[in-house]
Formats: sequence, C-alpha cells, structure tokens
Amino acid sequence: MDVERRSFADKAALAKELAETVAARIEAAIERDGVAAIAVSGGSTPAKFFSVLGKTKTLDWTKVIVTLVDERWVDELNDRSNAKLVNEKLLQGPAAIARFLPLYSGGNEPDADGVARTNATLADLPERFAAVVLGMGNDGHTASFFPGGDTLDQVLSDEGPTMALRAPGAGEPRITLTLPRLLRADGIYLHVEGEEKAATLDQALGDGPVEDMPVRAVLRSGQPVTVFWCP
Ligand SMILES: O=C(O)[C@H](O)[C@@H](O)[C@H](O)[C@H](O)COP(=O)(O)O
Repeated sequence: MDVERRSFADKAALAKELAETVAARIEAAIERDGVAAIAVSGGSTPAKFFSVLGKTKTLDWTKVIVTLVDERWVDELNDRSNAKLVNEKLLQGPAAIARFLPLYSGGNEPDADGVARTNATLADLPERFAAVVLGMGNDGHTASFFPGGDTLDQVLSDEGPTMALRAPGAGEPRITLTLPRLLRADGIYLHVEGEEKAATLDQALGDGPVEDMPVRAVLRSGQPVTVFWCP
C-alpha cells in the first residue's frame, strides 16, 4: 500500500490545501498535454473544496475538463445530483468556463444504452486524469463501489470507462467510473472528514476482503493515494 495520511485543523484549511494540490496537478497536466481532466466526487463532503478550487484565478480553465467519479442516476435538477453540486459549487467564477462532462445521460435507468451514451461522452477525456478526488462512506464505499453492489466485481476490473451499479446502500441506481479508469491519474486523493470516517479508514487500511470495504481496492492498488482528513 502506498498511502499517505495528511491531517488538517479544520475544513477550511483542508479545502485550501486540497484545492492548491489539485490546481498544481491541473497546471502540470496542461503544460504537458495542453489539457487537464479531473474527476471529482459528490456527496456532502466536497462543497467547500469545490468553492475554493473554482475560485483559482491562475488556471486556464478553458483547458480544463471536469467530470465525476460517480453519479446517482437522476437529472441535474435533482437535489441528489452530483452534477448539480459541481455546477453550483465548482463551476462558478473563474471555473465557470471549464468543460463539464456529466455521467447521467438521460432516462430512468442506467441501462446499456444509457451507459453507452455516457461512455461516448467520456471519449473526449485525455488518457490520464490530472487528479481524481474520491470520498468515502462509512460502509467503506468509494465512488459507487458499494458493498453488495450487483456489478462490484466488474466495476473493480473492467476498463469501462463507466458501468452501472445497484446496491442496497446506494439509494438510486448509480453510474461510476471503473477502478482501472480512475487509477489512470497523476494524483489520487481521498477526502474524508470527521472521527467516524477516520475510524472507517483505519479499518479499511487493515486486513479484510475488498468486497466488505471496496475502498480497499483503491488503497491496495499500489498507486500512491493521499488522504486529506480533518475532524
Ligand atoms: O455520489 C456519491 O455519493 C459519491 O461520490 C460517494 O462516493 C461519496 O463520495 C461518499 O458517499 C461520501 O459521501 P459524503 O461526502 O456525503 O459523506
């Protein structure tokens, strides 16, 4: 395992440092490739980080592509939509001109056609992400790699770039970048806040099957992962 844990005094300090770290990755990728793509998580944790990153004036946002690591299969007006969160918090101010590639591609279910449509949208992504920012649930899921997910084995091994997954703990059906696609990244960051998640992370870093805590698939990938944590 190649996991570095960084702790911050509070959410503001964490958001600032994570935004600076991701911005540096974006800048380096633009310099190397002329374009930079990032994949970010939804949920409740990243709002502050999004606001800080989106205000970064020094980046050429016209060369930045933003997508999600996973999405609930709902349209972007729905309060559960991760695209809605990204639109409202990240793609504002300087970052408003970045290109956003959504994972939800219409309809009620992420059926084969829906996933094919999403995969076609993502064909514009560069080969590597400049940065992938993951979250983690207290059940040990990350992205939409949920314990008990009906396609868990495939999402952890398939090239994707996306696959649908349904799981008891997931609420609505999900679409997620697959693990192989997520791991093609210059920087992989796991953003977790609070004591409960610190304890979940301790457990995930210990022994036990990946299926019980699928975040282990990322932690054990051999790729460097940096954890950003605050109380
Ligand atoms: O769509 C989502 O729910 C996610 O992308 C998911 O993987 C999230 O990162 C974790 O569930 C943590 O969520 P919280 O930040 O809400 O605790």
